Amino acid sequence: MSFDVDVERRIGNADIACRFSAEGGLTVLFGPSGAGKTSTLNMIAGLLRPDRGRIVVDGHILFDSASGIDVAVEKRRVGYVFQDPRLFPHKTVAANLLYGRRDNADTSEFDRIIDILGIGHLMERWPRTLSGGEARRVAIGRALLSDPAFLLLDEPLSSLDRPRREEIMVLIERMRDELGLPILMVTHDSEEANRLGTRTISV
Ligand SMILES: Nc1ncnc2c1ncn2[C@@H]1O[C@H](COP(=O)(O)OP(=O)(O)OP(=O)(O)O)[C@@H](O)[C@H]1O
Repeated sequence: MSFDVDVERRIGNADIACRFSAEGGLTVLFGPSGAGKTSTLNMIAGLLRPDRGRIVVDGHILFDSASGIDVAVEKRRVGYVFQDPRLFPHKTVAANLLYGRRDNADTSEFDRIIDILGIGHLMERWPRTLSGGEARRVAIGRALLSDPAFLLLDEPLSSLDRPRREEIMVLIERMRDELGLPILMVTHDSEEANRLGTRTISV
């Protein structure tokens, strides 16, 4: 249950540099807009190649510029919840959830995740009919059902009203405490960082 990250990347005029080691629980990447939080998540996910550095999750080297290792995004087993939910608009909630689910996944795990997320009643709905909080929960479910080795959450509480925010916070606390996956979450809200983070890394 650990992240060991040391990456650098130039994007446009910005020099992004992020370095941290974190054991277990939920690690918050905290910092102002434009500091490079999303870019760091993208580098860990394999969507953005660092100019230099090393990314190790749970002892698995995902990227190492010194030895030329760069594991393909689909082999990194990352559950990535983007800032906007990015559900497939032409697929029902059930089809969105089943997308990317591994073939030998057992149904009890599916049921458990649906239960934790409280989205069983939404299965036949289309993404455009979901509220912001519901869409966010489905996006989290889709990420969890892909059997990830770790989770990346990019501002999972942004643009939600207070009751919906509270709902998703409780959910993230349950994921942190019950799933046993390393979680890296981006926020620029100190209340979220204090409540959810096992530790906070300032970017
Ligand atoms: N495609 C791009 N072209 C040029 N500059 C970019 C590009 N993508 C990101 N940047 C710059 O890289 C820096 C880091 O952006 P990034 O989105 O990682 O920051 P962030 O900390 O996640 O910000 P926010 O909290 O606003 O989402 C910013 O200065 C941004 O303007």
